Amino acid sequence: MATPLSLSSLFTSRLNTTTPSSVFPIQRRRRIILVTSSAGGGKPTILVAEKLGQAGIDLLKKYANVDCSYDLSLEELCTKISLCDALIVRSGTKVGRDVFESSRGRLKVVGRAGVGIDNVDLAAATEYGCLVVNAPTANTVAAAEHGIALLTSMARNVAQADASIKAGKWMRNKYVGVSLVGKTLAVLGFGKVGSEVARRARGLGMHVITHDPYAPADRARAIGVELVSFEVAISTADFISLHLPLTAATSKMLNDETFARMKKGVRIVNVARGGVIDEEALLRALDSGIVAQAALDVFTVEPPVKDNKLVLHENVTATPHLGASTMEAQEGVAIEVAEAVVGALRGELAATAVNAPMVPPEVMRELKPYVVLAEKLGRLAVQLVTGGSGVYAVKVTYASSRAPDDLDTRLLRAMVIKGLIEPISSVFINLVNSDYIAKQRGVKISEERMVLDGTPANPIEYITVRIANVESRFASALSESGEIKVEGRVKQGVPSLTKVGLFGVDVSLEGSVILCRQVDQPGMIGKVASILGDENVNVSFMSVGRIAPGQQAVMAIGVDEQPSKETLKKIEDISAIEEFVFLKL
Ligand SMILES: NC(=O)c1ccc[n+]([C@@H]2O[C@H](COP(=O)([O-])OP(=O)(O)OC[C@H]3O[C@@H](n4cnc5c(N)ncnc54)[C@H](O)[C@@H]3O)[C@@H](O)[C@H]2O)c1
Ligand SMILES: O=C(O)[C@H](O)COP(=O)(O)O
Repeated sequence: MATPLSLSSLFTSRLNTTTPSSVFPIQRRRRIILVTSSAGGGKPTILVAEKLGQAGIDLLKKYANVDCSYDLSLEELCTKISLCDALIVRSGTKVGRDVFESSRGRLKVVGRAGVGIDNVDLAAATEYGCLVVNAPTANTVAAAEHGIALLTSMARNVAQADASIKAGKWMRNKYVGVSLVGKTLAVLGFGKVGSEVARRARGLGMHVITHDPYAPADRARAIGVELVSFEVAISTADFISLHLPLTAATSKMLNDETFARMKKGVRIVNVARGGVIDEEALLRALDSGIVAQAALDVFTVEPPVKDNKLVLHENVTATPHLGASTMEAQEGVAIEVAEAVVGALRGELAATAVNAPMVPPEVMRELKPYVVLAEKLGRLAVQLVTGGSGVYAVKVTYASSRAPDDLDTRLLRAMVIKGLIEPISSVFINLVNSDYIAKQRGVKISEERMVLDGTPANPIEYITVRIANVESRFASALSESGEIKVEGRVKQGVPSLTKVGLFGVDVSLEGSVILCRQVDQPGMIGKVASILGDENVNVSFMSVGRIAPGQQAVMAIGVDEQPSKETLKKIEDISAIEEFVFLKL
């Protein structure tokens, strides 16, 4: 497997700022989010708030200080979280907005050791730039097996008969069950667990139908399952098994109305999420006999309140959210989530990220210098805006000879946004929250692909960043249509500035840049170089771009250190220099 490329700048870098924050419209100042690799620069701290398989803990301990503290109250969690870089939970811990707020920006990743992320406030995580990763595959078989266990034990009254015999009774007539063979099972949600349940139920001789608007028909056909509408599924099934995520669309999907449309005597299995069923409606349906039996592993409130009528109902088989609880699944999810969390803390993008785009390592490796270029162009462009102008519209153009669908620009867009917004605010921007922050600030980012002729040796030839409808501190940075325009390329692996407004320049984007507009005349480079040399400021690059000999020219000077104010003033005071700006990268 290829080693994932570290993109720690996406998660960690912050530079000092010089541009006034009034550049952006509507500044709702957010709390400063400090993002450091760990407090004090040592090992990061990972809070494991629910029992996690030992293999996962061992893996975490190789990289971090691991604090295993279970059964924390919300208050205790909020107190601890400000000292933690990562948090790992199962389904029993609510990770709400208050947790992200209390972390004061230190929390960089939440790992969910399982599939369902309905206990994590994803919107708040994204807003706070916190990556959320889960372990989506390791407990699939366990959940499917538990679904089948509930289906078969419900049909044969195993739990009720067991309780009865333990109570000293011998009730053979009471616990006559129903057979599964030839019966119709409707699987609602044909994802990982649903399809494994379907496959097993086929093996039991059941006729399996499924409803899932997003599932491909050929996948269903391949295991002998028919994809049907929701209506057909619920009205023709003898058994219904739920395998949906809990979302706004699936919440209380089974309710009084839908129970009324089911076959009388239907049997329901739920190993998905309690909230998919209106539990009071289920109770009514059980009491009226519409639903003959239910087998429930999950509940709207977990654990359910004492004396919960559903749990105590004689036709209900209940288990305490055990779907993922096998030795094998718990070791599996522990390793899956530990690897994702450690990777994210190292600045890698996790393949199981829930609130960030997944970019394969080979794409990241190829885009790495362009990622740096994109951020620096954003950073340069925004520093060219006159304080007080509002930045509302930014256009990013990627010129490439690759086919339009052969270039993933999400990473680049995120970095342009990072470059644009971080220098003028206290907000930390990463791949997780970049689009959210841009939108929140009223900055519309549009992207354009320019397809060039030729062989695509490089993924991108050049990137242009334009800011429309603003005034510039450096008028020469304006294009013909009045936008601030900067353009850059990657030259021999080094991000370089190649155009400012209409002027072609050539300066590597390292350190800082001085831009001067001057009347083109001999000796200018020497004059500026000697002023900088007098102060021991190392010049890394100098380049002059002009429209025509003897006319105006733009000189771009790359410097390693920031010159003193006096030195900058001396350059500005050279009589041929008409405009001057110092930009930090
Ligand atoms: N009880 C447990 O311990 C346990 C264990 C694992 C998973 N789960 C739960 O099981 C559920 C399924 O997990 P999974 O890993 O199969 O997830 P998955 O994402 O692989 O599958 C979910 C499927 O539901 C479908 N779906 C979404 N909205 C739908 C709708 N409105 N109607 C019909 N189908 C819809 C999706 O298209 C997807 O195919 C989740 O809720 C998960 O949290 C519970
Ligand atoms: O969504 C899941 O992965 C399951 O519901 C398992 O939850 P658990 O980790 O709390 O057992």
